Amino acid sequence: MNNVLEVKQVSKVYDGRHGVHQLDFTMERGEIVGFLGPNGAGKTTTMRMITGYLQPTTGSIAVDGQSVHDQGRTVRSKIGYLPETPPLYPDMTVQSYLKFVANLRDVPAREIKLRVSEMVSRLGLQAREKQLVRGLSKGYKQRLGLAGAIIHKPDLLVLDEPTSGLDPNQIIEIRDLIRELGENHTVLLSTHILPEVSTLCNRMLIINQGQLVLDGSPQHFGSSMGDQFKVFIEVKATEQQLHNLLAPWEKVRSEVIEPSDGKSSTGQQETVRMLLTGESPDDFREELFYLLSGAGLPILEMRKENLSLEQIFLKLTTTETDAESSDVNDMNEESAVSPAEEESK
Ligand SMILES: Nc1ncnc2c1ncn2[C@@H]1O[C@H](COP(=O)(O)OP(=O)(O)OP(=O)(O)O)[C@@H](O)[C@H]1O
Repeated sequence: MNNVLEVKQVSKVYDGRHGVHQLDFTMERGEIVGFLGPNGAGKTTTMRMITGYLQPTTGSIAVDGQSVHDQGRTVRSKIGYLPETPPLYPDMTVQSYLKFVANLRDVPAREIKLRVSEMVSRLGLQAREKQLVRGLSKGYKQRLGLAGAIIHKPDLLVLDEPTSGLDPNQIIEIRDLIRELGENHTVLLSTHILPEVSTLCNRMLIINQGQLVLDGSPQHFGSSMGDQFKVFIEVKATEQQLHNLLAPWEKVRSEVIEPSDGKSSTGQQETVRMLLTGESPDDFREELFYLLSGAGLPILEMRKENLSLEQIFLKLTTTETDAESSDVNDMNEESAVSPAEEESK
């Protein structure tokens, strides 16, 4: 069995209301899983139950096959937890804080010194070892929180919104660190930021109103969740030729997205760029290929249009009435950062 985490039919009831309802998922060794959901969806509740800080009302959770409830102490030694606000002590130095956490997490006394210096260099804290925690920037506090979360070499790392409140540069640094940590740990990471999931995670779980509404890879869902199949094409043809060919095709609607102006970007002949939308999710690319090639119209480009993560998220977590609410905008407020991040890669 290669499951690091097993969450079985877990519910948490607060004051007669479900904070989390019949949650069921497993995580395999080596996965980096993004845990997404709007405010109040149940992310923190789930993470607190996994880490043993909160007791499920019903259901069971096991880490490496051991019950969080029955073997709490053993299981906690297998988990590294970074809560949204790491519990740092402002009057300790970086070094003394790490020693303190190492003791707390039962790192053998003879290994503590080495483990602390390992964490200091791994998390880039060298220049700040003797500094008081209160004087650290938010980004360095987060590094220190991460160092404390992995100092006992846990199998499973649970990170609650690790980049929340950081500035764009700090976000990039912390993400790089998480990516590195993901090479040796299994990571469950909650976030409000959708691009974070596509850059860091190979799987995402979306939770809404306490229930799991999606489990799979971000890429896979982008391509399979649409109600309609959409294809972008660029064809060497005139608009009139394409209209004559495509207008009778009842199951596909076509729309020119860059009207031909009689000139060509590539050569002598005109090219037309179109978006074709099928009335169902069925793939019509092969039919389209034969239709165009049969008419002697060369396809310069053909590409399936995927749903963006934002569209998936909206689809799964909003109802008709609140579809225009701004939650998803909050989730993208960091998108201005993405180009910088791209550049920095
Ligand atoms: N201690 C508590 N007592 C009562 N209700 C609670 C408590 N903690 C959480 N809840 C409720 O349980 C639900 C899930 O909350 P939770 O904090 O787990 O959501 P979340 O997804 O982490 O949200 P956020 O993104 O805002 O942190 C919410 O409706 C919340 O109001």
